[in-house]
Amino acid sequence: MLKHYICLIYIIINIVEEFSIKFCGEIMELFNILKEKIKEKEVVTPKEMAIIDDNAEFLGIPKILLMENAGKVVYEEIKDIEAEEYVIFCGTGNNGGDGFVVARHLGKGEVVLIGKEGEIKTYEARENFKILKNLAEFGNIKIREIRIAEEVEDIFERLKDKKAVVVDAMIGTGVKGELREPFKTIVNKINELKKINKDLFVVSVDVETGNLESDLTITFYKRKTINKENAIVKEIGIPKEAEYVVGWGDLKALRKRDSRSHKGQNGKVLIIGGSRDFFGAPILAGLAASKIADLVGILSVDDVVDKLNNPEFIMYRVEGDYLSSKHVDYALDVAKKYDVVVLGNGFGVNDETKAFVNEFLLKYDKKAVIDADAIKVIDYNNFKFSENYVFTPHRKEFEYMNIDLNNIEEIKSTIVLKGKYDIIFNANNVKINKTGNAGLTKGGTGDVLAGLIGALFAVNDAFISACCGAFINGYAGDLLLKEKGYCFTPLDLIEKIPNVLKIFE
Ligand SMILES: NC(=O)C1=CN([C@@H]2O[C@H](COP(=O)(O)OP(=O)(O)OC[C@H]3O[C@@H](n4cnc5c(N)ncnc54)[C@H](O)[C@@H]3O)[C@@H](O)[C@H]2O)[C@@H](O)CC1
Ligand SMILES: [K+]
Repeated sequence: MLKHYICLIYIIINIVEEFSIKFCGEIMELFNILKEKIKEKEVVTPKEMAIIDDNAEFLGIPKILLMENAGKVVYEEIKDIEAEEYVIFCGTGNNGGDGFVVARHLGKGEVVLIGKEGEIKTYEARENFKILKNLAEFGNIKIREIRIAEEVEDIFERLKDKKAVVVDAMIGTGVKGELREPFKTIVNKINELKKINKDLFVVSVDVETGNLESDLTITFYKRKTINKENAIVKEIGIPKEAEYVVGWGDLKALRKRDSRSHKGQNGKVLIIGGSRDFFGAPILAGLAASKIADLVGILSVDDVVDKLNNPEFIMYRVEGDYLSSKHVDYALDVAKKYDVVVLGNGFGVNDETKAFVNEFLLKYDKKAVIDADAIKVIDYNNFKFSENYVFTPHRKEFEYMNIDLNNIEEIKSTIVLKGKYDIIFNANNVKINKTGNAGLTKGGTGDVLAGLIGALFAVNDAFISACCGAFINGYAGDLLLKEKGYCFTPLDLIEKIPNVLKIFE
């Protein structure tokens, strides 16, 4: 008997898998349509490039390989330049790492590390510095570690009247704020040198450091917003998928929790949800949000408020069985105290909730995550898809939204279409998230996702919050699948959120 029972379960799981593979086929079709409709970015910000770099690694491409390729393509560009001297200025980040690789391929010249070896930030840069030190003992590569610009006065003297190549591997996409010393003085010195020595050729790696007047910049994969006109783009082995797949690079780009912050600075989330029929949904969303946000409020009807005596939440009660028009003003007033509202979990679908959602959104002008029943009751005719909204539909809700993919530029809101793969898109971006498994189709996991995205959205922008929410939710589900098989609950999922954040912090 048991045997038959087990094989029956096996057959059912196969059917689900079969269906989901078929459905996933349609997901990939939709994904490809979106990739066509949403113009690919020609130019990326340094922050976007850092996410692409990290997600290339998430897809299995080691950074040290990319660094090797980067150094090689820069070397290829300068190897035929006639020069008596080569000076490679290197920072302590991966831009400097590229410089070490350039020096190795050149096989000659002076490497000036601006900082101490112990301050080199990453494994891949450290490894390349070690190789240089091994070579420096025997070959004609010289290495110098400096703290202040005066230590390279002799080099600037020498370069006054020499045919020379200067490589700027000081700072790349990791630049933050105004250029600090000693980089500032070094950049000014090189710019002055260029004025008196016409035989000085300055090459910047990836990005010009500060206002360095490089003769040539070789930038990797895509032009950066901060590149100068004369930058040329070179491939270094980063696949396009690194720009389309959600990975740990997105998580690394989230606003970091500020340890010195006081209550509320790390996000305040108001869950507006629940009804006489469903009281669990807003609680799941609230519990998920409270794993990340400082302050979580729940605005709901009597039944939910009476059932909930959880000290973690600030409760706001409205009379009645469902949210309705008469509650809109009060909800708008409470929402003023929060960064983001999560709307719809457990609302129920009826005229009352329909009236509440449409009237509330008409007057509410801040951030909102719109989930579940709220998605189902919005009147989408001439609906303004504000950039302040993140929608989290599953397939049927997505169909109900009836998004016109031919007018994708109108869709300023971010949409998370949940499925075997989640597709996250808006007018300017599209990404696909592969974390997660069939265990996540249970009721309640959508409420967890909505609360999670709400907490991230409180202090980050919509698209990265949606991508990271989908990734974290799915990854938590994957950890649970390993531990418990498919039988994990939404509460298990919520408890796993901190573990996922810890893995990728
Ligand atoms: N991440 C990757 O996968 C790859 C990165 N590559 C290179 O790595 C670079 C990015 O490396 P990182 O993210 O490590 O950062 P960077 O090496 O661009 O810069 C970070 C370093 O510069 C310092 N710095 C930042 N802003 C400064 C300022 N305003 N004044 C003074 N110092 C400042 C930082 O303290 C840090 O030491 C890219 O531009 C590219 O050249 C390449 O190796 C290709 C692969
Ligand atoms: K540079």
